[in-house]
Amino acid sequence: MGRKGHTVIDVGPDGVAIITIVNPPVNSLSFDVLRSLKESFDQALQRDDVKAIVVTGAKGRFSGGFDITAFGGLQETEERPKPGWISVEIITDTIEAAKKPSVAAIDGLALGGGLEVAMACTARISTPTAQLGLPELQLGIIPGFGGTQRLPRLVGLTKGLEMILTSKPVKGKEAFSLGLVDGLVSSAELVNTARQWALDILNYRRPWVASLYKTDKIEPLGEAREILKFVRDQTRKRAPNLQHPLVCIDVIEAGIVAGPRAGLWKEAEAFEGLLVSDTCKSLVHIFFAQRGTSKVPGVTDRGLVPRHVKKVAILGGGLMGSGIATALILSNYTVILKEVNDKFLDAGINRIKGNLQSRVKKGRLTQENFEKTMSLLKGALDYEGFRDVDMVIEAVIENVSLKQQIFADLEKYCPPHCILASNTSTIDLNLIGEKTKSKDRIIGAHFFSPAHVMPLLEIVRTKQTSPQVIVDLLDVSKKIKKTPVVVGNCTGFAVNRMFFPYTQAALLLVERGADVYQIDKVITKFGMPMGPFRLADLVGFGVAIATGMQFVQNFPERTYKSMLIPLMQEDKRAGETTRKGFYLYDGKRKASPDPELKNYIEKARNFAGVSVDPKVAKLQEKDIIEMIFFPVVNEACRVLDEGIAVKAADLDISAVMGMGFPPYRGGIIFWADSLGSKYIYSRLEKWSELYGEFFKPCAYLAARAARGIPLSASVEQGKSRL
Ligand SMILES: C[C@H](O)CC(=O)SCCNC(=O)CCNC(=O)[C@H](O)C(C)(C)COP(=O)(O)OP(=O)(O)OC[C@H]1O[C@@H](n2cnc3c(N)ncnc32)[C@H](O)[C@@H]1OP(=O)(O)O
Repeated sequence: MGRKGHTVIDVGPDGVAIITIVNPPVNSLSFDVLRSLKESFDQALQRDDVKAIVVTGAKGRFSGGFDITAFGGLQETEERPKPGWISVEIITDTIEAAKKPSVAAIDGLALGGGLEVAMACTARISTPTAQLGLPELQLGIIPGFGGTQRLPRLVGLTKGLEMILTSKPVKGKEAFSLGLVDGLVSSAELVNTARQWALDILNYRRPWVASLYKTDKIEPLGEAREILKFVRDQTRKRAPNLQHPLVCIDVIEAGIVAGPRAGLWKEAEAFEGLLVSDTCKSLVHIFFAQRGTSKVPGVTDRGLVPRHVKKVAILGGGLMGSGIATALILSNYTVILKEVNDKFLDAGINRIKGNLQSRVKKGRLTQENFEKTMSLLKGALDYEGFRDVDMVIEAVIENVSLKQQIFADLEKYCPPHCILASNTSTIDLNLIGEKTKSKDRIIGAHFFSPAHVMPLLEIVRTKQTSPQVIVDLLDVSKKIKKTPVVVGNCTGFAVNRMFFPYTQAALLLVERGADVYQIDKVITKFGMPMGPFRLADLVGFGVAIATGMQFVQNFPERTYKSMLIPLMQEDKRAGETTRKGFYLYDGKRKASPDPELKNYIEKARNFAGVSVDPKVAKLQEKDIIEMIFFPVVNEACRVLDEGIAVKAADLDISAVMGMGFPPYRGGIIFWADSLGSKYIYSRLEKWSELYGEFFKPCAYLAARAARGIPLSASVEQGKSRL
């Protein structure tokens, strides 16, 4: 294998050596780069013509941190470098201990290991917009090049903990006010300023500081312990399933109690352990899976260039339409919102205003930008303004004939290049476009509610959708900061279809004696934001029944037909909006169990002709989790088998971003593979004997179990071994 990146050393006539990290696209620190960094430093330290050093990154990016692609190698390899080789030997004993001053010149980003290298330098200069942070916890590890020790010493314990535990970077400007960087300059002046700064240190005109031994920002021991205790308690509450944030706090504490050098060694040891943890493997999988969703074979590998979408029209100013409009104007698209009358139009525009105002309140949007953003929005009651739009997103109620009419109208009024998208969550796109001749530009843009907040965009293509239109929508998705997944056309597409059995399995268990509230509790403990019943309340029973019907019609053999929700709906309990569903809700949306629920369950049981099964009534947590999620896995397998999703990792991202499946479990298929296809198959097979077709493992799952192949192996891999 070729070398992965290197550093370049260039010594100027002023005696300053500029060491540049070169490893596109983000100048990550591979082992090759780190080795080369050490060599360059050693060289600079030995050469008599070098008096001082500047470290920087090529092409306006300091460094995106340790090379995440190297994690896998480290997890498996026999010949790992010995602990502390990088953090003690290179970063501390070579860079920080150097007898010549070094200045980090930071542009673009200094993240993770990148910032850790910079913190070991004698000083840091940055541009005002550079991003500086330690996001390692997001990957299931802790900062491993001394960041747990140096950051708190530079910015204080409270701020250091906050930055590390939230993984959130700060901009150069804030970094300067925190003391993380020593000077701010523009990109153009960066290296020259850093050069001069290094010479000034050499000439005692500026302080020579080793961050590791700074003490002025660290709180006294007693106070520090209190802060650590508070943060530890908070972390335990916020992320009860995660170990590594607590390990991180321990490592920071060790440095404060026993000194920074001891802290460094403890960090190195903890880092090694966490690197092989399931959490780290899962989160690294999610990192790459997320970046992989926009690579679609046969579409994004054709060299197509996305067309420039400037003006977008949205039909329907309801919850979805207004959320989508909000997302678009926030990213500078000009938007026309069309409604059927003034009343609905005003309501839609007010909703959008409200969405933006809540950003202003949270300090995420200035008043000035609020006005500017709102000015991108125009209301309309007819199609006049549609003559120059580049894309339309239809977001009206789920009614086939209405949508058909709308698409026929759109074809008349919109220019021929215009993308015709529908935000339907269930209706077949072929049906929607049936009355048009524009089938190649019809596409699904399925947003999740609230559309301006949820990070996923399901892009649904039919057999006729042109690759150009898909590429265009992928580009829009990137601009509005959504993670796209491109899926095929079917009932429920990927996300809703996969997760339909989630509620169904729960209903089946409850009819056989399991407790509604225990199920929700167990599923929340597993890591979902809410259990299936709390979710049904949130979505509302009207929607739940309507989508349920779609599944009953399309997949009758495996739909569990429970009357529980319809029975409650009949009694005017329709979920959270009616303050009564599976839970009772007070004015503040707080949910509490309802003792009356058992009456409905009893009735539903009679309808279904089932009785309480003592085994189901006493299920262990593990059984509840498996009986609810294995049917989801089973459906995900069908989605893969039918080619609805391109690859398993896309379903992992769909589950995490569309349904809140815990990312630290790596997504639905990744999690399933950690348990094994054989095991899942045997469990489903057994339950299908006991409780019926609903649990019947599909052919894809069966074939993989028989061969012991992971579910994530591509369809071709699965077939070629049959
Ligand atoms: C010991 C140390 O403490 C441990 C560490 O340092 S762990 C690493 C810490 N660093 C991080 O977590 C940063 C991760 N990266 C990011 O957040 C973002 O990629 C970024 C902000 C740097 C850039 O974002 P953006 O410009 O949107 O580009 P993005 O598409 O994400 O990345 C560009 C490419 O660089 C790759 N990349 C980004 N950071 C990388 C890294 N640290 N290692 C290896 N590859 C990386 C991405 O996988 C992507 O590859 P692709 O083009 O093949 O899909």
